[in-house]
Amino acid sequence: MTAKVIDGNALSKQLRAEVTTRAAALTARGHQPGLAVILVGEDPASAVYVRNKVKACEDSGLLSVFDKYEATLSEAALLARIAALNADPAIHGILVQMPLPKHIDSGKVIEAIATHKDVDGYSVLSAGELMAGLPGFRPCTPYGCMKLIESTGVSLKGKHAVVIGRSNTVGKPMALLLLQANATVTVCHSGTPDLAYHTRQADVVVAAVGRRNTLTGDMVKPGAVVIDVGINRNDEGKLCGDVDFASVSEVASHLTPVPGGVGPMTITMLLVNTVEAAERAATQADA
Ligand SMILES: Nc1nc2c(c(=O)[nH]1)N[C@@H](CN(C=O)c1ccc(C(=O)N[C@@H](CCC(=O)O)C(=O)O)cc1)CN2
Repeated sequence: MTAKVIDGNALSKQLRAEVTTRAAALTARGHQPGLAVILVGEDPASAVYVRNKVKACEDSGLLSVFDKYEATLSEAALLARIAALNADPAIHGILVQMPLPKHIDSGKVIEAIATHKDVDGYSVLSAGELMAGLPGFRPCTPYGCMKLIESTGVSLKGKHAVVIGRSNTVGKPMALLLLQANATVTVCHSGTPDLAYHTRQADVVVAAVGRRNTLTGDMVKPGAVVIDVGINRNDEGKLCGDVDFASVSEVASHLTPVPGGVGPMTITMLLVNTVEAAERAATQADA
């Protein structure tokens, strides 16, 4: 079997066209969606992601406000800026690019963002809403993974999904989203003694550990759907995921590439969440 490659760029293009239409409708009603993007420090990868987020906003007709700060910015100054953005009616979503410099408590910063503007879905309240199945903002990467799985046409109902990784931003919310879609979910992590035992039983595997070659072809059930969240570099410095693409593509039915899989979807779901936030605000304002 040679797996079908799930094209995150193509799916993103489709979803961003829908975002553009929704944004235009809001703008026509006097409610242009607005996203504030905050970058602190000089991390080169973060600079690329943030640039791509700002460009994606512009391409889809969203207002973007980009604040770039030196790595020496104080936590108090960042919290004050977030308070101002919370109060700004032109801003519907606030995103603080992670990671932050070590002297800033990222938990404190995330919790400072108003829940109705938490388009990253990172706050404790957003996590609680997801846990309870309430409407709220889903973290962009796992939300994008769900859209990628949905695009294969493979139903999750009654399927066994294995998530590798238990981070608050990807692994845990991913498991909850899969549960909501009626999959039976196993979460594996660095303390799981026999990872392959679990992944060999999985109809769907989501790999989100940040270590290349975590999942190889011999660890995958024939016909499984495999989603690769990892962003790593190989020995030649080339971008690669957590999945050994060559061997897994011989066994899986569908597989996401790195680059071109989950990454672009992370940015797309940020736009989706921002437009959703603006629609909610517009409904309230017009009531
Ligand atoms: N506040 C946030 N911080 C971070 C998030 C996040 O969702 N919110 N996620 C990651 C980084 N990230 C978005 O910010 C992100 C990572 C990767 C990509 C992407 O498009 N990757 C491309 C390859 C890009 C390259 O060539 O380097 C791909 O996979 O095709 C987008 C967004 C951590 N921080």
